[in-house]
Amino acid sequence: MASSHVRPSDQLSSKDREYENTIRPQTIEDFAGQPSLIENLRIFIKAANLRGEALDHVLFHGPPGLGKTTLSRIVANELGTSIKETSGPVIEKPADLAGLLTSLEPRDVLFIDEIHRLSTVVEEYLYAAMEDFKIDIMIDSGPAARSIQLTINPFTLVGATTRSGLLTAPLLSRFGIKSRLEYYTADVLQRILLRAAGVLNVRITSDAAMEIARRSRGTPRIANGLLRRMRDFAQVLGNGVIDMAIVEHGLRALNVDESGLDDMDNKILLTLIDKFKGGPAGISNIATAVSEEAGTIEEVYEPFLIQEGYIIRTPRGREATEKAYKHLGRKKGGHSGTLF
Ligand SMILES: Nc1ncnc2c1ncn2[C@@H]1O[C@H](COP(=O)(O)OP(=O)(O)OP(=O)(O)O)[C@@H](O)[C@H]1O
Ligand SMILES: [Mg+2]
Repeated sequence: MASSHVRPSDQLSSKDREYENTIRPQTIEDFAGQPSLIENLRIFIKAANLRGEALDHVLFHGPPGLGKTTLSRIVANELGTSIKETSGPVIEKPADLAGLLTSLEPRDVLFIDEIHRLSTVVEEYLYAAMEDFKIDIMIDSGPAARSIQLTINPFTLVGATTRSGLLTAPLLSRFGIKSRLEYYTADVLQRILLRAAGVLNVRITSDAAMEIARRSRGTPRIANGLLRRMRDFAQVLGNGVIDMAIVEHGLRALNVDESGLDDMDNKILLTLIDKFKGGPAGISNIATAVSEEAGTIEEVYEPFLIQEGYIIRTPRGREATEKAYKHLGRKKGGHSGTLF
């Protein structure tokens, strides 16, 4: 089901993006949750503002849809500077990066999304820029070609990634501030939904918001996506108000899992239970069975399944818990059902 599937931002349609931008919080006050991250960030930004310096380079990492892009824009906003946005795969060669770097005003933010996808040459080129605000550029061509060193304005690199495990040690070490985004509790998601409904001018009851929150896999993107669909149900089938009856009907119609797990979550659990007798199974065996990259399972899916107590990590591999069996209506030690 599309709306309950964790889609990373590079798989969103332009309409989805427009919707996200409409309800995206612009200030640190409007950003809900992630308390320790926010508390630290406030201090670092305030200190940088007081000294009139560029903020240290920041890395935001964590699963899709938890607010990395949102926070990056908030950082620039709170610094009172501009943000230039790009992404790892878009920067093909050092010259592309040089163009961006030389266009930055003092204290500006350069946001590189999917920073784990930078090519090696571009990444190495970035080191001196991050460290000393210096870059080498080539002038002239042919026999007269030579490189000169250029000083650029002090800036803040904000990198975002869902796959921090793929970052090299030299790149990681150049970020002074590394923040991991965590899944949101239902309470916080409820607040996010109520705020988004306010921005969109739709009415929603607080129990309805809570029900959507509970079934959104701890992820604001999913919660907001469901809100959008519930608005349709409310408008067509009801009187425009998203209440409990609308949500119950809508979530059933969209096939949204009772616990908010998505297709891949369920596939992983089913595989573990039916194919590997509940485990322990190695991550690469699970990955092969569900046709997904092991690293993606480890960094995008597994953290939520572990946090919610569906699987546990043992020295011998992953094991399905009682809760997973129950969720899928399977009996531990019983006959395995049909796969998928
Ligand atoms: N803490 C928050 N408070 C309110 N809304 C939030 C919060 N975090 C995220 N959102 C909303 O969730 C949506 C997705 O957030 P965002 O685009 O920042 O995720 P992301 O981590 O960058 O995802 P990806 O890894 O796929 O790029 C946006 O519409 C944003 O407004
Ligand atoms: Mg993003």
